[in-house]
Formats: sequence, C-alpha cells, structure tokens
Amino acid sequence: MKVVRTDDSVGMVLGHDITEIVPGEFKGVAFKKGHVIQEEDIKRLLRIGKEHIYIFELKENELHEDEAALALGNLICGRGVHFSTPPREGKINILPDYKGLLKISRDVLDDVNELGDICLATIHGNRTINEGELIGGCRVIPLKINKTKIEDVEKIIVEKGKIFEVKKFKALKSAIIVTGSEVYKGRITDKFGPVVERKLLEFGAEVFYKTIVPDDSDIIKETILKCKEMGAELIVVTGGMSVDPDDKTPGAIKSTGADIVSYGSPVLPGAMLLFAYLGGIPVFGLPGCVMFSATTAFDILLPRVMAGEIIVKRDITRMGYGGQCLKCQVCTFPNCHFGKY
Ligand SMILES: Nc1nc2c(c(=O)[nH]1)N[C@H]1C(S)=C(S)[C@@H](COP(=O)(O)OP(=O)(O)OC[C@H]3O[C@@H](n4cnc5c(N)ncnc54)[C@H](O)[C@@H]3O)O[C@H]1N2
Ligand code: MOO
Repeated sequence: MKVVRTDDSVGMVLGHDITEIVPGEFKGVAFKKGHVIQEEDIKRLLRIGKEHIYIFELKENELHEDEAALALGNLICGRGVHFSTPPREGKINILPDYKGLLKISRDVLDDVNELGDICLATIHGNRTINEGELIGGCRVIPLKINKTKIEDVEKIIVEKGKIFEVKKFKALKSAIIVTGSEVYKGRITDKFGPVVERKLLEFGAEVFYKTIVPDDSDIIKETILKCKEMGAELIVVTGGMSVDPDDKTPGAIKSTGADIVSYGSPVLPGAMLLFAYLGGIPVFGLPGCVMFSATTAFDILLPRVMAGEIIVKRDITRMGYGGQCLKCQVCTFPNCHFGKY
C-alpha cells in the first residue's frame, strides 16, 4: 500500500477503515476499507485528522470490487431485469423492471458461482415476480478481483445466455367453462368460476366468456370447441375431473382432439389437474381442489402459461419436487418451497 496526501486522493481506493469520533454524537467507521474516495470526502477526512492515507493500489489486471460488481450486473441481467447502483461494498441487488414470470438459468448461475470470488444468490425461478421484489444479490468477495474472472463470466454468458429474465404476462383472451349438473341446475351456487376468474385477472387476462354446463360429455366438448372458434387463447374447464360416473371433463377435453400434455400432476393439491393444447391453445381441466385450496398445481403452472411458455410433459413431471403444499396458517406462496421445481 502506498501513502498519499489526502488532498491528492480523489478517485483512489482507501486501504483501511477510518474511524471518526465526535464526543456525544458519533463513534464509528466513517470510511470503510475499499471505499473509492470522492471529492466531498476530503473535507471530512481532514476534519478527522487524516492528512495522509494508505491507498490500495490496483494492478493493471485488477478491478476494484465495485467496478467488478457493475461489470457483472451488466453481464448477468437479461430482459426485464436491472441491478441497483451504485454497488455497496462490492454488492448489487438484482431487481425486476416489471411484474412478470421470473426465469433464472440454473445452469449459467452454477457456472458463475463455480468460478470462485463471486457470490451470486437468487430466489427460485418460474414464478411470478412483482415490481420491487428482490430477485437476488451478487457480491464480489475480495476487495479486488482479477479481470480474467469477469472475462470468464462473459465467456459463459456469450455461450449460454443471460442468467435472469422477466417475461411479461400476455393479456390472453380467456374462457371459463364451469361443469357440474348440481351447479347448472341451480342446486348450488357456482363458487369455482369466480376463483378461476380472479386468478386469471391477476395476470391481466381478458375473461371474455363464462358459462355453466351440465356433466354431459357432448355439451362440454361442443362448448370447448365454440370457445376456440370465438378466438379463445386460453380455455379453463372446472370440475368433473376425477373418477365418478358423472366426471366427464377429461374425456370431453380429449374428444375435442386436444393433445393431452398430462392428465394428473404430482402435486398436492392438484393431483387430478389436466393440461392440454387444442390447436396450440392451452386448455386446463381443473379439479375441485382448485376451488377449495389457496394454492394448487394450477398456481404453479399458470404463470408460465400466461407468459406464453410451451409446457411439456416433463415440466409437469418435475413439479413433484416441491409439490407438497404444507397448508401453512399464513400462506406466503410463492415465497415458499411449493412449486419450486
Ligand atoms: N376415487 C377417487 N376419488 C377422488 C380422487 C381420486 O383420485 N380417486 N381424487 C380426488 C381429488 S384429488 C379431487 S381434487 C377431486 C376432484 O374433484 P372433481 O374435479 O371431480 O370435482 P367434482 O366431483 O366435480 O366436485 C367435487 C365437489 O366440489 C363441488 N363443486 C364442483 N364444482 C363446483 C362449483 N362450480 N361451485 C361449487 N361447488 C362445486 C361439487 O359439488 C362437489 O361437492 O376428486 C377426489 N376424488
Ligand atoms: O386434484 Mo386433488 O388435489 O389432489 O385435491
């Protein structure tokens, strides 16, 4: 470390903590080791009695932790994601630009963390993230880091893509078909349709058609096909999803010619959920539990569907890991293990 006159130290990196004591007012660290000295700091340093200070010298091939954190932020944040500036002690926060579906490339994240000297911690992806919520943090561990480390990160990103992205939800034109003869005949009031509508509206969907039909395969089939003809971009059918004689919904969805991605999901609640595509349009068959429970397989899949992602069988298979809801007294979903697969 070299000694410089405080007056000449602007832009240089402080090599040690500097403590200030003002009797009756303050005692503590006024400037931390690693701080880049600003014009406005000079007065305070002189007031503390520091006419000379130790300066941390960076070699040609080294970066200060804050500069490195800035470079990393620019490399790792993709569309819809930004980071907090200025960095604080080599750390930045990763934040969403808007509400959407959070995507995190686990593969690239692991590659970067394996390099050493860089700590990149995140929440889980494939969930809704709201504006202002924290996605993660990135910290450069030593006070200075070799530039080659940042170049290594750049190589990984160029080859495999950014780590973070937030996909905007699409205002899908949605139809809700409530099945159940007991509801159709007015023996009970529909409680399922409103639950589904509320969940779709949270994503900005446009619910353009709602209907109640009896447990009749042909009627359910024709209603689904009519919704498609009317331009539905998402069709949700509720009830009649299990194995009773009056449970006609899975067969009716199949008979429309839809490709069934999965009938059943390894999620509790949500074991009897069906997901299909009818000419490219996503179709859900929702079991009774979606009406009853706060969070189910529907809440895990819906954000991805609303962001326009194509769901394959394996996506649903993988939902078993983290697929048991603990029905906590105060539900914190999606800030819990449920649906993190
Ligand atoms: N033998 C088996 N039985 C059941 C299984 C199983 O694997 N084997 N799975 C259970 C699971 S898990 C679920 S979830 C439910 C699925 O139920 P369904 O989707 O078939 O629901 P329904 O039989 O149509 O209705 C159940 C219950 O909810 C009431 N309901 C339905 N729709 C409405 C509505 N729009 N408004 C108000 N109430 C509604 C309905 O009247 C029934 O009381 O199956 C288990 N069984
Ligand atoms: O589809 Mo049911 O959850 O397992 O209630």
